Amino acid sequence: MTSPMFERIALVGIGLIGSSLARVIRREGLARHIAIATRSKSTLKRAEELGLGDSYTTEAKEAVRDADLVIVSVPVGSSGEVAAEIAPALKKGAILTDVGSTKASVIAQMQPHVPDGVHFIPGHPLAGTEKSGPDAGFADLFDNRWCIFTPLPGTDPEALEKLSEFWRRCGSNIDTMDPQHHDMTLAIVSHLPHIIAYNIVGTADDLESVTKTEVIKYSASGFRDFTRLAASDPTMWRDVCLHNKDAILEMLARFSEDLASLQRAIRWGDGEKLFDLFTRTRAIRRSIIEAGQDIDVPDFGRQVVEHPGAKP
Ligand SMILES: NC(=O)C1=CN([C@@H]2O[C@H](COP(=O)(O)OP(=O)(O)OC[C@H]3O[C@@H](n4cnc5c(N)ncnc54)[C@H](O)[C@@H]3O)[C@@H](O)[C@H]2O)C=CC1
Ligand SMILES: O=C(O)C(=O)Cc1ccc(O)cc1
Repeated sequence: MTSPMFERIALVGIGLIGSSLARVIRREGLARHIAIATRSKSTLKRAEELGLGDSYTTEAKEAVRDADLVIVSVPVGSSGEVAAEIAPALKKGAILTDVGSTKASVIAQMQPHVPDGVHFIPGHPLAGTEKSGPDAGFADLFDNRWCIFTPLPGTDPEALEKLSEFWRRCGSNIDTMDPQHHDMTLAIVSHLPHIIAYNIVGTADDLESVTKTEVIKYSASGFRDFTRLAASDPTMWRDVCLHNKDAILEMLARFSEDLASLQRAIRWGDGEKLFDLFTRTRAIRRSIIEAGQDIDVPDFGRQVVEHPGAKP
């Protein structure tokens, strides 16, 4: 067996993402020791029952002591308090990273606490589901998905390469970009779809009770797709909305304008406009399929669609 990439990896937060990491780290032999920390005793107990790590603690600073790689996988609004808690215990030369869905805010919260000699490299695996908690994770989650880094100026290239290699061995493809670009891009491809889903399901929920029963009974697959996204973790998505506020508001403004224009086309019977838009959007779907990126996460179980040759 090849020697592990890291002697000790500390996972702070052991929900969907942390537990998926624990599973793939174990499967690929990427660490000699997996130290798990989470705030809630019941979550920690469950992680232990599942055998996700080698040591378990509710004290994040205990887990990160002597760790060569520390991965923070908590809701983005908790990044700052976690960084403050672990900072004094971080080893010189350690790599500190995160998996948060927003980047500028996470950097602003964490960076002030990072001691000299620790390599802080913010990251975001574009892989997930609507589920949360340690039972929801699975080792294949990151397979053929992007992991984006938003390195800070002056980042040690060796540390960046080591972290990139770690994520490649977890199955991911790597990209780097600046945090503002990340937040704007993710606002449209990830954050808005979730907000729209929460909104449409909320609208259905506000309907009169007879209609609401029918919404559930006759829910067509389009509506059901929205309910999957709208079942995503409320804490996580509250934090995403609050911590990527500017980019989300910018995208929502554009979205609302376009929706108003669509509404107008329907009102005035402008079939040509509707047909042109629907033709344009259909082409986007085709491009996604051609790029091998249509990894569907249908409700009621996962079905990963394989695309031969999809890796770049
Ligand atoms: N769920 C998804 O599909 C994806 C989530 N992300 C990001 O990953 C991060 C984690 O998300 P999930 O694993 O889905 O959430 P989750 O809700 O499944 O797990 C969160 C974990 O953090 C722990 N936690 C919360 N506050 C803490 C604190 N102050 N100290 C220590 N532990 C704390 C919880 O006990 C739990 O173990 C979030 O920042 C999210 O934006 C990134 C990609 C995909
Ligand atoms: O469940 C889905 O469809 C997702 O889009 C999962 C997801 C949620 C948040 C992220 O930052 C990245 C991926």
